[in-house]
Amino acid sequence: MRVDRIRLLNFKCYEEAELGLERGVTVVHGVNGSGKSTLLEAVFFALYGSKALDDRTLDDVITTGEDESEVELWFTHDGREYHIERHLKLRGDRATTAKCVLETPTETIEGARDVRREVTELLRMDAEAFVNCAYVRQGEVNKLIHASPSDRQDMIDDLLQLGALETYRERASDARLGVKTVLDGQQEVLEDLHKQVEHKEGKELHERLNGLESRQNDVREEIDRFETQREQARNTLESAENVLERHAETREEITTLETAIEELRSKITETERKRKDANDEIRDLEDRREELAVEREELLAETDLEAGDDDAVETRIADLEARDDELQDDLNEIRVSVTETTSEIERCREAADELESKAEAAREQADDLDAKLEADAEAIEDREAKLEALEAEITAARERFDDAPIAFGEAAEHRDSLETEREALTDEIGDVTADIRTVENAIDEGERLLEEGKCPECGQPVADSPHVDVLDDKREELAELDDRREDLEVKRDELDDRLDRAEELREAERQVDRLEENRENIEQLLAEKRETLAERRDQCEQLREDAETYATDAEDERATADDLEDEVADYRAELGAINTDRGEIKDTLESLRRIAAVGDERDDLAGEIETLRDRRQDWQTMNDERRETLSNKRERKRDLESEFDEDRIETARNDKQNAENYLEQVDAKLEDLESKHDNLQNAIGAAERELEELEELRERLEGVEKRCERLESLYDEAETLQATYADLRAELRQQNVETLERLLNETFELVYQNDSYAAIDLDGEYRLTVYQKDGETLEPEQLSGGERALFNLSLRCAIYRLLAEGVEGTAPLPPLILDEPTVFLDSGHVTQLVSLVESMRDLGVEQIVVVSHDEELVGAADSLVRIEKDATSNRSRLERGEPPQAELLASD
Ligand SMILES: Nc1ncnc2c1ncn2[C@@H]1O[C@H](COP(=O)(O)OP(=O)(O)OP(=O)(O)O)[C@@H](O)[C@H]1O
Ligand SMILES: [Zn+2]
Repeated sequence: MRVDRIRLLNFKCYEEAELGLERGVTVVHGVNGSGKSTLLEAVFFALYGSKALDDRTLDDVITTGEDESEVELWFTHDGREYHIERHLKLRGDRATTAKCVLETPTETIEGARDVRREVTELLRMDAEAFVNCAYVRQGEVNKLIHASPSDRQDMIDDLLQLGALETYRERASDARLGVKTVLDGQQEVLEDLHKQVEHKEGKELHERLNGLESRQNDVREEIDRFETQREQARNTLESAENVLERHAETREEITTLETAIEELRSKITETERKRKDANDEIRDLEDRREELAVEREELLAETDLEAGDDDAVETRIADLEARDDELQDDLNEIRVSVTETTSEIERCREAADELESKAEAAREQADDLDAKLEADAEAIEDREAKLEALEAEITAARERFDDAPIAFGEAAEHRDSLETEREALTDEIGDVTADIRTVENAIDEGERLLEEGKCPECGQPVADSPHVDVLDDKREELAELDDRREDLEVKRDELDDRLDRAEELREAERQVDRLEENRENIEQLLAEKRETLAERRDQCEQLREDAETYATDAEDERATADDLEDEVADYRAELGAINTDRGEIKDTLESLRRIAAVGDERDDLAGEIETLRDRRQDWQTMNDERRETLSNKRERKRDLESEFDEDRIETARNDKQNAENYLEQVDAKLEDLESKHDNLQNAIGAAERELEELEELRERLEGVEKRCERLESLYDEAETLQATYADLRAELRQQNVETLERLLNETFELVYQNDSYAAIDLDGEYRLTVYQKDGETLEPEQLSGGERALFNLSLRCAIYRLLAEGVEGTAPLPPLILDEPTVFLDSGHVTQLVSLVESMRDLGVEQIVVVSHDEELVGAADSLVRIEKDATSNRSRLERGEPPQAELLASD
């Protein structure tokens, strides 16, 4: 087997690292704490998982601060390739295996336990065997030598898988002891059973049973004898009791008969009395019947019936009742008519009342209208007077135009033209006044200038006054203007007068308009009033006519009511007549019904009399029968009395007493015998049971004897097996020891060829003895530290080879892994170690991995791996080195 490649992720001091390993010797070097041991541990862990961690736990291998870790290992074994992958996960503060897979060329195995089992099988080593031979951990170089012989024996036995044989031998021993315990128990049981059987056999059970049975037969016979006698006594008692019973019964019957006789006699007397009473009653009833016959004759005489028989009476009653019914119907009819007519009368009178009140109302309404008509006529007169006055006013207003310059209706236009004229005139006066003022100013200026001697017109000094006449012209012009204004002002005053007049006329026109409108209104109102008046007159007339009609109608209604009143009187007379007739019929019916009732009663009485006679006859018969019975019972009584016999009774009494006494005694005796019999029966039962028990005991005894035999043979087998395992182990160990001794001497010779040691002896208890060349012997502990280390390595290598070559034939050897094996070695011994390593390679160990600083070892390596630790990240790094060279070693 050899490791091809390993990959780590967050494994202890490695963050991410991958390393391929070659065949041959690989030396791993680096400073302390750089992670060399960790790399070897990783290989071990990849193969065996938690079993590779001793007392540490999974979380120790996960890099501090990380929560997952991965290890992958690729290896070749027996020409086939394998791959193991393990993932660890931190959950809380505990790590678990999240993934564990082993891929083999044929299958994929999952789960830590199955993977480990498969690896153990492949390498033929479990984890413990692996660290005891293939992987020599730091500081464990001397492990095997330092162990006590028995520990060493265990260790090596386990390595050689002889430990299992010891376990089997112990198991066989346990089994043997177990069988022994059971066997001892069974033998005790067997002894006990023997004792029980002997004890029971000593009791002579069969003889006892026979004696008991013959005694029981004797008792049985005696019981039979007493039972026969008891039966006889019982018979005697029975017949005596029968006689006494019969006697008692007879007496009882006589008493019963006496009572019956007495009863019969009193019943006969009673019935006779009843017969007499009935006879009296019949007589009374006949008297009553006679009285009723007389009454009927008298009543019949009062009627006009010729034949006085019941049928004629019934027929007459029926006729009269029919007649009465007819009358009743008539009566009802008339009553209905009376009611109807009476209500008709009432209706007529109410109608008359209503009509009269309507007439009254119409008249009152007409009177009211008359009053209104008068008022209307007055109002019309007033209006007519008003109209006349208005007419006069209008005429007066119009007359004012007679001497006017204009016609009626032109006043407004006229006034407007006058106003226009006046405005023009006023403007003209304004113009003239302005001219006058201008001229006056010019005159004043001229006079002032003139006084100063200047031209009044141009202001130039005037010496020779060429301009004076201009002033005069101005004065003339002013006078003309004044005149003109005066004229204009007169005209304006005139115009003002004419305007006033025009205004007056305009006012007259307006007045006429208003008055005429007023007149029109009044005329219209007047027309309306007149129309209303005419209407009211018609209405009034109509109302008076209506009143007349209502009054006439009312009178008619009253006349009708009076007529009906007469009719009702007639009806009432008729009613009286009918009631009288019905009264007579009622009386007649009453006496007729009495006649019928009397007839019925007489018939009833006849029936009653008949019944009584029959009953008397029945009683007669009954009493005859009773007398017959009575005489029978008397005879029977006499017979019974004659049967009575005192001697017989006395004998019976004595017999009974004797029998009872005997029975009492015999029962006690029999009881006694029965209990004796039962006791004997019980004793017999007990004896029989004991016999059965004896039989059972014998059967059990036989069974236990057989079991003991089987157990004994089992015990022998276990003993043999135990011995066999012990022999087998001794034999195998002897074989192994011989091989081991040979291999050990071979390797030892390789290492100590030139030294003073000759050979090593390994005995059956794995005791080691070293022979010096001079024949002296040494304990391994007596060797120097370095020698011990080499010696131990030799021993391990020997075991390693033995295991690999094995009992089952050669298997590919796993890599030999040595962690710091040179610690105790000086350079000479290192040389020996180198030759040991090389010899191992020659022996066919494909791969050897050594952690060491030693130059010589490094020099012997086929390849180098250098490990460095990054000072800042504190993570380890792997580096492949070239085959050893001086420079590399110098730098180490
Ligand atoms: N779980 C972990 N996480 C991180 N670092 C760890 C963990 N466990 C151990 N280490 C560190 O790994 C480093 C490597 O230790 P290792 O024993 O492999 O070193 P070495 O090279 O064999 O040293 P020496 O030459 O002294 O034997 C140590 O410094 C240790 O502190
Ligand atoms: Zn002038």
